[in-house]
Amino acid sequence: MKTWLATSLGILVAVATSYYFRWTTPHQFVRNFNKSYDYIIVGGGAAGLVLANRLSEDADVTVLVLEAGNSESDKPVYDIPYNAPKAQMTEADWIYRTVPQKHAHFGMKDKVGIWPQGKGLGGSTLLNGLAYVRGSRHDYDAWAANGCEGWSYDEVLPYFLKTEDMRETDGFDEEYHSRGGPITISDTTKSEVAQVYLEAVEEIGFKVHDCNGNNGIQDGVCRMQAIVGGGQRCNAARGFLQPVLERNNLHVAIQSHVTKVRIENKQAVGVEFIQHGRKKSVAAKREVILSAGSVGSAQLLMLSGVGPKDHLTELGIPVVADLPVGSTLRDHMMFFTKADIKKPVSYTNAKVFTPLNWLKYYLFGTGLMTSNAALESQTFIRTDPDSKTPDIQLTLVSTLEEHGDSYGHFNYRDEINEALFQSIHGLDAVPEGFSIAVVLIQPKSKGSLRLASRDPFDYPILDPNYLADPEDVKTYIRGVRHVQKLLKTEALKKLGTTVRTIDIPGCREKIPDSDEQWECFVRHLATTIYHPASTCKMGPLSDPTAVVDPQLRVKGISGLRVADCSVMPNLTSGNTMAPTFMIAEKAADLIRGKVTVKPRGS
Ligand SMILES: Cc1cc2nc3c(=O)[nH]c(=O)nc-3n(C[C@H](O)[C@H](O)[C@H](O)COP(=O)(O)OP(=O)(O)OC[C@H]3O[C@@H](n4cnc5c(N)ncnc54)[C@H](O)[C@@H]3O)c2cc1C
Repeated sequence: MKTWLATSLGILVAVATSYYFRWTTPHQFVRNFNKSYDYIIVGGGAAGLVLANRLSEDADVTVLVLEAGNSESDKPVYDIPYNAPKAQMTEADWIYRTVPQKHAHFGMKDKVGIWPQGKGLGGSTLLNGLAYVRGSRHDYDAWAANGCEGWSYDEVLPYFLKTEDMRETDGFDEEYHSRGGPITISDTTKSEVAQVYLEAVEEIGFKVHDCNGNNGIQDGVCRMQAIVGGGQRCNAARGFLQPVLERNNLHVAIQSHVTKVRIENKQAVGVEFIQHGRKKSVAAKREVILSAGSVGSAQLLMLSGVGPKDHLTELGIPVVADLPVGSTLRDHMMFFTKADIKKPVSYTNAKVFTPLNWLKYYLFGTGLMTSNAALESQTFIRTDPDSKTPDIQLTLVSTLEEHGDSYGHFNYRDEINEALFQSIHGLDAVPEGFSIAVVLIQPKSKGSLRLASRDPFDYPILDPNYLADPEDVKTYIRGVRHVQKLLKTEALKKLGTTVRTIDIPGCREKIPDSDEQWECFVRHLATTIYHPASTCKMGPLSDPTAVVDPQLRVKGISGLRVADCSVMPNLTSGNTMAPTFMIAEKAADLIRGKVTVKPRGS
């Protein structure tokens, strides 16, 4: 009776607050457009909404955002940080697929990987893992050294700070954080697993520090910083759009799929799009800015005649500019190692989704549901001593149930699923334990994105070409050996830790624990960690692999920029959301022709 009452109360509060938390109503989105706008932003994702906010600060310009998806703000269930994996494979996800992989995905059906990417206002920040990671000083210094003037670590750091509203006071490198920006960042580390894990990493010689501080030197282990404010996901729409949606000079349209940038005499003059089944077009007085993500921006450029000449000609698309769009696709991969623990201190759904935790979440923004999917710590290591920067990131996931919500998304073959997850899902009592995601952060393998057809609604051909470079596998194996050391520490013994062995068809005949067997596991099981980048690479005009210049202008076309994750010259060391916010903050200054941040040290 008591449980029933508590559950009913929890549900009542949940329903009431879900209406309270809605911050948009359908009439706030435009269906009748001006003939022209100063700036047209294509894509209302992480980058697009930063630009919408910053460009519309100037009251004398008009700004339009066109987003293909919906306003997802009426689905507060996805704002629960613990629910992050549940938002995948929903209406808020494009659900792309890779082509069959030659060197990886041996455990997936037809060797095809599923690629979630966010669709709707907020883009991938609607469904991402919320981890806030900036990358290393070396990443940006290398961009600058390779001709991207203005993009060194010291020059971009103020733009990271501009986005941020750091809510914590302890354990952070204060000098490298700021308060008052649109995106709230909190420490979401909660479980005893995480506390002990930090000790374990220290035991093998790494220091606990703030991986987003320390002058951009990441090496070491840190607690999880996540885009969580008041216990809720602070997606890009909540942080950047909600506070400015009433501005008269800002129009935002949803369900508006842009099909082409209109380019006349090498000048972008507007866009065509389909809204609610009707073809429409608007003109740009100043610029069109593509922020449609690493897939969308590259696809749109090619549909508009900007791309590799041979490919466009083959599809009958008139070539406006012959540029290597989609030719340098890169992505990070993750591979899970797992351990069971005797002490019942990890997350399980039964412990997280209790009536009390629902109440705590909705009433106070506290409790276990505010953990971002049990992602609790990041470790950055150099497995290659000659590397200038970490090459492996270890993400602690303090549960064995993470696949309960997302294992179907990995597209593993049935017999692989059975071998990996039966012990979790076939038992009544879910085992206690944790996973460590080994992430390859400096992949050498490079893939491509190409159009499947001239139809803008056809998904492009996505070939990340994972693990094509044998060096990537070697790095992976060194990363796994590092985890093995970690799992043997005295600290982790306190939890009664035992390593879970992998036993999957296809790798059973290899010598147990040999490098050959680990290679087999990695080639079967490693999957995307959802960071496609570099499809519209930034570089100096002299760089034949670059699509945009360091001002993010598409080479040879005026009035057209790309500002999102796709412009990264190389993947940053870690998750890509924070760097994308930074890119868009800086892009806004480049477009407005003013510097809104104080240089470092001034
Ligand atoms: C499942 C998942 C988990 C992730 N976890 C993390 C994490 O924990 N931490 C982290 O740092 N990063 C994470 N990322 C990556 C991070 O979210 C992205 O790098 C970042 O959001 C990229 O921003 P963007 O602006 O380039 O693209 P997006 O945020 O994806 O936005 C692109 C927008 O453009 C829209 N669009 C596309 N085509 C068109 C078109 N033709 N017309 C109109 N609109 C269009 C899309 O619908 C989308 O809203 C994750 C990503 C995913 C998918």
